[in-house]
Amino acid sequence: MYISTRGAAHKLTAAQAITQGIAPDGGLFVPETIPAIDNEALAGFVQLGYQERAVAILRLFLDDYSEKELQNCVAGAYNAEKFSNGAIAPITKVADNLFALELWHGPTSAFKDMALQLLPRLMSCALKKNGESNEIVILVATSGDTGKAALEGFKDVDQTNVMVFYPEDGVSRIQRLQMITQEGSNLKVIAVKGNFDDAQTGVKRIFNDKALAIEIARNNFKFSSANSINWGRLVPQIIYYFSAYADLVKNKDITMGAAVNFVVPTGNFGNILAGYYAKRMGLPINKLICASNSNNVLTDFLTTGIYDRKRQFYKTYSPSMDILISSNLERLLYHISDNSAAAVNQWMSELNNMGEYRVDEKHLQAIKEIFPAGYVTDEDTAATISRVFKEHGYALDPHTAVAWQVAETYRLRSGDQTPTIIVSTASPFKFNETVLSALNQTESANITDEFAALRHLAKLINRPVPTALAELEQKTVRHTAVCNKQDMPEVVKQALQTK
Ligand SMILES: N[C@@H](CCOP(=O)(O)O)C(=O)O
Repeated sequence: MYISTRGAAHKLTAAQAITQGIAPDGGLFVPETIPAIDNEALAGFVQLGYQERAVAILRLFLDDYSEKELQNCVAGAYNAEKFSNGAIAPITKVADNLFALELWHGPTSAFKDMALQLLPRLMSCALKKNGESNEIVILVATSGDTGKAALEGFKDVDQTNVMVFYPEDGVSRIQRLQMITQEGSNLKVIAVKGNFDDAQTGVKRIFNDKALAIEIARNNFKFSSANSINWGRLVPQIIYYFSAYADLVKNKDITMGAAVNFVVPTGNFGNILAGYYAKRMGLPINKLICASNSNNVLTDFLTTGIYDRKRQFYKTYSPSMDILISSNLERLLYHISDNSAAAVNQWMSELNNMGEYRVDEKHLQAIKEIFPAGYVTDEDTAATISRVFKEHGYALDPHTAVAWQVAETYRLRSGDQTPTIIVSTASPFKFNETVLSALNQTESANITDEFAALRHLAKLINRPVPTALAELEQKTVRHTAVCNKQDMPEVVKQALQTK
């Protein structure tokens, strides 16, 4: 069963928690108990493919779904039509004891596909199970990747409508193009005059607006989320931690039972939190290293215990991580405080009212034990892209470059030589401008526009341009709406009235 981190909501089944998205008390749903995986089951993963590994993890959390339902959802999500690499989430050895877990072979070239190809299927199944007759209105705040992946995953899915809010000037050119050209009869994309935090706060306000919920219910609509605040977004992300481990054993890079580190570039703390659940379940993870850009609110929190969002917001080369309010930290705080909803309420109310909170020394030590952290400036991000390409012939996107640099700094500082997996969250093509400039390629006469840039990068790094990105050149722009952050509720209301 699923309970809220704030303690005041009813217990729900997984299907109910997935449909609701966020708890009515403003908290996030978490599993009442975290299931364990024994060594034998883990050893069994080595011979399994990604789909079977996925079902094995999902059945532990989604125990109200039948085996057949899970198999169907997984088969529809992770297949050769959707993913350009047969392994789905392949792992590449880039240097000694250093591996990249490539999560960007899906339809939108970012790790969000790993969850957002599955969530719509879990959601549709949940709607049937719950006998839900309302249309679900999925509100999404995005700093670039979640939005496109949600649009692609939910496009034309029955009984669902998606509204994506992105920061007008806060995403890469390709990310923007991907969203504004999106086809599908149930989708809306709106640029917000503000940053990602404004969009996310706006969406959360709408979720907590009881009067609005009643108003839309009259027309048979109900809100939900496709951000990682929804448990159905988070649980699929646990799978790839197990899968990566099993692949390292299979390739004889480690022996079964050996510890590994993961380095995760993260802004909303969802990706790294999925790794935390994997660790709690029994996956031999030594450290989960949290990598940030100059919006280093997480680095500061994980090293000092003070979460202070009252700071300058930077637009960086890694825009998907340009975030100062990390939603999923709430789930970590709940687990670290031995499931204390009272403590979480206190911290979250301080964050809302004062813009900061501080955890005590005991909690800080528990957090530090698992989560070393570091951050990287844009200058160093570009230098890392360049250096890694020169030394290893491997092209990193800026988010993965942040993780790479944090991994190297951590190794030097700590002397920890545990085999390390860098969670590679996006294809370099999605951020071609930054990557080409880091590789000193922007002067080339051939680079006349975005698509020439994609082709130039393809030649340079010897990889094909992902088909869906190349096809953007022929697409029509369909979404041009822009709104002020305070007008988001009105935009939602109007969109639902015209349906
Ligand atoms: N980095 C994200 C921001 C939203 O995070 P999510 O994991 O909660 O969906 C993005 O690219 O949109």
